[in-house]
Amino acid sequence: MYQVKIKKLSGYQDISIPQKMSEFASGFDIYAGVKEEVVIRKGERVLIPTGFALEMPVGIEAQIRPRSGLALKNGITLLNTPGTIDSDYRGEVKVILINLGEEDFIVKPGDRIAQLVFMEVPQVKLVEVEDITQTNRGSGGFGHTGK
Ligand SMILES: O=c1ccn([C@H]2C[C@H](O)[C@@H](COP(=O)(O)OP(=O)(O)OP(=O)(O)O)O2)c(=O)[nH]1
Ligand SMILES: [Mg+2]
Repeated sequence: MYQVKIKKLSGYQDISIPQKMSEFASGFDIYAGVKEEVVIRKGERVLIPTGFALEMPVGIEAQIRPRSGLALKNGITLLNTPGTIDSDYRGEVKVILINLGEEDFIVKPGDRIAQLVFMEVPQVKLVEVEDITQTNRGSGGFGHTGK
């Protein structure tokens, strides 16, 4: 069990910190920190504040992922899914929503718009070399094995 610190930012006392909706949910649902309704017109993208900042242990990142219900019912997803929250980021977590649906979508204060999933990230050192080993696949990719 990792401990992640979360700070509610000033001016957002009405907005809940992210919450798990079931005991073993992967994600903590993120509440929109908008002060009033925001309309996302079809095809538009909008940066939504959340009202919190995180302090994660080194080796942990947070991902922001879409909610499938909003995706299926409204065509609402994250433009940069999964959004990456770096372990050393101390700013407000924000969510880039995009409306891929047919109709305008309204975000109301406190709506659950996305979910926060914490992941272990191995600490890696890149070692630059002249040669890398051969494999059967080689440079085949991007569907080279067929459908
Ligand atoms: O959906 C997102 C994605 C990123 N961030 C914040 C946290 C993250 O640590 C920082 C940088 O994100 P990223 O590395 O994806 O963006 P960048 O374009 O590479 O920005 P930077 O040059 O600041 O790293 O922005 C968010 O709040 N929400
Ligand atoms: Mg970056």
